[in-house]
Amino acid sequence: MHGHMNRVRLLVFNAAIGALDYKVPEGMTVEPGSVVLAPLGPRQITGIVWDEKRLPANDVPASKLRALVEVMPVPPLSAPLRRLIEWTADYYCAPMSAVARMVISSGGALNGPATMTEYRLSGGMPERMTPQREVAMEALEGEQATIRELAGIAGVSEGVLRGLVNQGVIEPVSVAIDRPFPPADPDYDIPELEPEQREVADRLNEAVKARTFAPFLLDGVTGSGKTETYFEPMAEAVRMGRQVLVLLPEIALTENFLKRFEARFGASPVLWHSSLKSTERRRAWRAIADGTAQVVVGARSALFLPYRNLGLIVVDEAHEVSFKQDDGVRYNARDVSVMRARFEGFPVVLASATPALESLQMAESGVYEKLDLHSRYGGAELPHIERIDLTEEKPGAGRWLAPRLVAALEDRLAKGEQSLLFLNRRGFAPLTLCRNCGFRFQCPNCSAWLVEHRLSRRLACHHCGHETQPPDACPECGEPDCLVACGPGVERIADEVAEILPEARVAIATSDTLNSPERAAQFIAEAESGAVDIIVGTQLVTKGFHFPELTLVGVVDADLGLEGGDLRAAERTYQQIAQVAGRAGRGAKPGEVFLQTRHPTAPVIAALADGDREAFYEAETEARRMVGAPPFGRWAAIIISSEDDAEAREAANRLGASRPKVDELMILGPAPAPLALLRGRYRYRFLVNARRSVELQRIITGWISGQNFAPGVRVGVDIDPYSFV
Ligand SMILES: Nc1ncnc2c1ncn2[C@@H]1O[C@H](COP(=O)(O)OP(=O)(O)OP(=O)(O)O)[C@@H](O)[C@H]1O
Ligand SMILES: [Zn+2]
Repeated sequence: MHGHMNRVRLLVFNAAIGALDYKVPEGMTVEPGSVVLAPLGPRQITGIVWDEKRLPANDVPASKLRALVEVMPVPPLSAPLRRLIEWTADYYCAPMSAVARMVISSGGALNGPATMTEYRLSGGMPERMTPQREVAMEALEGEQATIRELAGIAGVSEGVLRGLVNQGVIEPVSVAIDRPFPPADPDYDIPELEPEQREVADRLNEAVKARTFAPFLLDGVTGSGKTETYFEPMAEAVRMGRQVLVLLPEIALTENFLKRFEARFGASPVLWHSSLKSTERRRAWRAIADGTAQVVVGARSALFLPYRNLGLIVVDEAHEVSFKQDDGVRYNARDVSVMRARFEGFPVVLASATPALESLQMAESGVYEKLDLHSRYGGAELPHIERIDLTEEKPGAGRWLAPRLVAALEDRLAKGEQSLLFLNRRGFAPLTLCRNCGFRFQCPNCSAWLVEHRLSRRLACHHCGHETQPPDACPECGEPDCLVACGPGVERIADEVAEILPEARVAIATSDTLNSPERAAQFIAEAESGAVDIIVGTQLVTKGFHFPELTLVGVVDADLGLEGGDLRAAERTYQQIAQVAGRAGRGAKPGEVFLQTRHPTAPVIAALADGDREAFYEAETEARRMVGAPPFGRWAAIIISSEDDAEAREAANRLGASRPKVDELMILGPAPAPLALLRGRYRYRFLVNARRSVELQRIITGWISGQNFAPGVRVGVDIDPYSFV
């Protein structure tokens, strides 16, 4: 189709360099999408052969071109994937090279198959037996691993094992790093679906078989069995020999999902997330690229991998904010999933009990097909939600839980049932101040208060990670023992529970306490076994947990999310509370939910208490329509930052002075960003609001690229922002 290409254009992974042309040496074959090594000055760089017409570059005469060094032993990126890279770069105003780097996200994988050396017992005996050697040989029966791992298993030093290697008692074996993943069996254990689930699964199976683009919104109440239902089209895709991608919002906490996957498919899926070791990463990348990874379960970054043969994407908890990346390429994996499905021609399923308004709107306008699961699996009832008006039912002095909620906790404890208290604040207290002089502990790098973490005895900034030990005296006035904690975090609520119900077994569930898959698994196992009476947790516990004995949920501060006042505050509050409420009563016993609030008649709170989702979405849709917010209009944020405040301000003002004047496009700012100082950088912000008809990205790109910023100035563009700090 292409004939022999003797001149190629490369997309290289450095936005500052731009595209470069090269000569293809005699005997080398490349095609668009090939990943190649090319000389640049004294160095060699990796690049992707790109379609010339789609990537402008300086015109260099053929005689001046240098020759490519080699083609990397990986499949070329397909045309639809190249289109996706272009689309993502255009849509999110990001450099194509930055998007491409998310595709080539394992440097090691490019070098082709590799082996590593492992060791095992050879069956021979040492010339001289020592107690340590005896211990080691006994422990290593049937084991094969690296020397370091074997030393760990046997509990002896690596030196002891090296001695045994020298004597031929332990022998080296060469193993492929890229050994295949165990196959998923689509027919391993097919569940009996309820009629409603069956109908949805059949529709999705049909779409998988059709091999064409089809976007679905799977809207199912909490506990309706969305997972069991979308497992069916996944199985169908696997039967057809096609790959499946499941995106989850929080991959480190997916124990429950993995267990269910294994029960259904008889093997683990291929995992992809940021904490993979580099060998795991290259193994997964290569299996994804050669098509042998059948089912990949990953965080948002798994979306850009070079699947050879993708046939279905499922985005679970599709409303979750964590699908939006807030640095680098600021993309939304939910939306890019739909684009990928469109470019490659397969179905995509967005699953949620509380879909984003944008998604519902797409369903309403007929772009997405909506599939509903109206009732909980196994006849469980949705929980009953009640408000506690904190202005009338006051918690005791220095307390945060109202008497009615405390009574309910006591009641569940007496019955041996579980309760969950939800407060979206890590640590003990969000602010610490001096009673004597009013000094407040603030982060030196950010305009944010330091949060007290009493369990780990530190004051921490949740934005930059800065930490100090709480001092004994006020650093300002020197008064000893005068520091007071203001407001509650989960640790403080746990303390209060321990005071009121000393016999209760309390577990705190936050990203601080469940900071690894092992710890998360341990927490889930304990909660499932009934070793925990009361869980106190942040938004982490709203996601996907299924504890049948949990019958009470208390939302400690239902108003918290509304305080920030950003564009999606009401929607986020609704989603979070509906999700956490959805953890109650998933088994045989009915669930009860209390919302502590100072604004019981606020529309969000009222809609939650009345179980009237329609009312909430209707009001929210109207409010968005009025202000031209998504999905009716679009927002973009532009952040100008520098370590030097004057430099940042000057750059922002200059940009402001050259603002484009376009109909149906409004530019607010520059103004200091809500987090005016973040990680040591001063920040100024523009907010751009436009009608859908306006070519927002083209205007912003043109506006910014016309400027010459000082080297210390950074400009970040965020299209459809989720974070308004
Ligand atoms: N057809 C089925 N057969 C057996 N068990 C099922 C079936 N459908 C659902 N379940 C079980 O019901 C429980 C709830 O299902 P699941 O967690 O998938 O709900 P969900 O819709 O994802 O809820 P949420 O949105 O609240 O996370 C799980 O324990 C699941 O294993
Ligand atoms: Zn900070």
